[in-house]
Amino acid sequence: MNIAVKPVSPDRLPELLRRMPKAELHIHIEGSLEPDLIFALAQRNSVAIPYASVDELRRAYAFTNLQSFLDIYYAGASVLLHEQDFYDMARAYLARAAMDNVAHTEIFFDPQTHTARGVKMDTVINGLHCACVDAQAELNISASLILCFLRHLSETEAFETLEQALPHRDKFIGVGLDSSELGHPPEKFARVFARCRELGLHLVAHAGEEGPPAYIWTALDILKVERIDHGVQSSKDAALMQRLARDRIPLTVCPLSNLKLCVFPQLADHNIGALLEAGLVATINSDDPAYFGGYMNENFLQTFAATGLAAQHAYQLACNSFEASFIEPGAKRRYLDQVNEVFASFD
Ligand code: HPA
Ligand SMILES: [Zn+2]
Repeated sequence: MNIAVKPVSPDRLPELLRRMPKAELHIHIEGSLEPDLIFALAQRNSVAIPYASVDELRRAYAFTNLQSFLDIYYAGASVLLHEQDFYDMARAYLARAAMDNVAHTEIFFDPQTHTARGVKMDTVINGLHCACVDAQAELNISASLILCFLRHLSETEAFETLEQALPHRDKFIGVGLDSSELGHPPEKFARVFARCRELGLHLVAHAGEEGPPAYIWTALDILKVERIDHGVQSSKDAALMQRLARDRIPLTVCPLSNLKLCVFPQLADHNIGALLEAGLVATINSDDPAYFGGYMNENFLQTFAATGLAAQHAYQLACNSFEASFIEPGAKRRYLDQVNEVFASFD
C-alpha cells in the first residue's frame, strides 16, 4: 500500500536515500571487481595483467561506449580462477551492498567469460552461491543469481552453457542476456530463451542500452522477458512506453553506467525522471560499480542531485525495486512495509 510521502528538504534527502531499504536488480558480479582485488587475485593466481599498478588500471577506465568498457571488463575477469576467487568477489560486493541498505539483490554472472578460459562451471556457480548463502546469514542481505548469456557469441554456445549449468538449477533463478548489444538483437536467442522458459527460469535481457526500441519490443514479444535491463531508449517510442506502463514491465536503469558509457552526455540529461513520470516501473541500479564510479547509494545520490528528483520519487524507486524483484509475494510485502516505515518516520 502506498503512503503519502512528506516533502523532504534538499539537505536531508541524501540521508533518506541512504537509509531507505532497496533492492538491486542489475549488477554484474564481474563488474564489482575492484582494482585492488584484481591485483590481489592476479598475484595470488600468478596471472599476468597488462597494467603496472592499480592507478594505471584505474586510468584505463575512460570509456566512450559499451564496447570500450567490455574490452577492459573481460580483461579484469581473467584473474578469477578458483572457487575462492568467485566467493571473495561476491562477498566483497554483498558487504558493500549491505552498507547501502540493499536488502535484496539479484546478481548477474557471465559463465562464458570463465568457461572459455578453462574454468569449470561448478567452480563459478559454487563460489558465487556459497557467498550468497553466507551473506544471508552474516549480513542479513538476500541474494539470488541470474545466469547471463553473452550475446556476441552464438545461440549454440548459449545452449551449451545452459546444459553445463543445469546440474546447478537450484542455485540460479533465471537467465539474462548481456555484452555487445548492437548487431546482436534479442531474437538471435529465441530458442534458448524458449527452453529456459519451459524450465521455469525467470527471463530478463539487456535491451535499449545503446540499441534501438525495436530490440526492447523483440525482447518482450519474442524472448518473453519479464524485465528489461537498461531500456532507457524506450523513451524514443511512445507506443513502447505505453506497453511498458500497461504491462508493468520493470526497467532496471543504471544512471552512472549510462553516464560513463556516454549514453547520456550528462547526468542532468538522464531520462529516469521522465520514465517515472510516465508511470513505468523504473528502478535505479549500479550495473558495474567498480568500473562506473559508484555502488547503489552513489547512483541514487548523484542522480537525485543532477536531475532534481524528490522524496516522492525516492519512495517510488524503493517500492518499484521490490515490486520488480523475483522474491515471493509475502517477502515483497514485508520489504514494502519496511520502506513505508522508513518514509513515515523520517523527518
Ligand atoms: O551494461 C552492460 N551492458 C551489456 N553488457 C554488460 N556486461 C556488463 N555490463 C554490461
Ligand atoms: Zn548491465
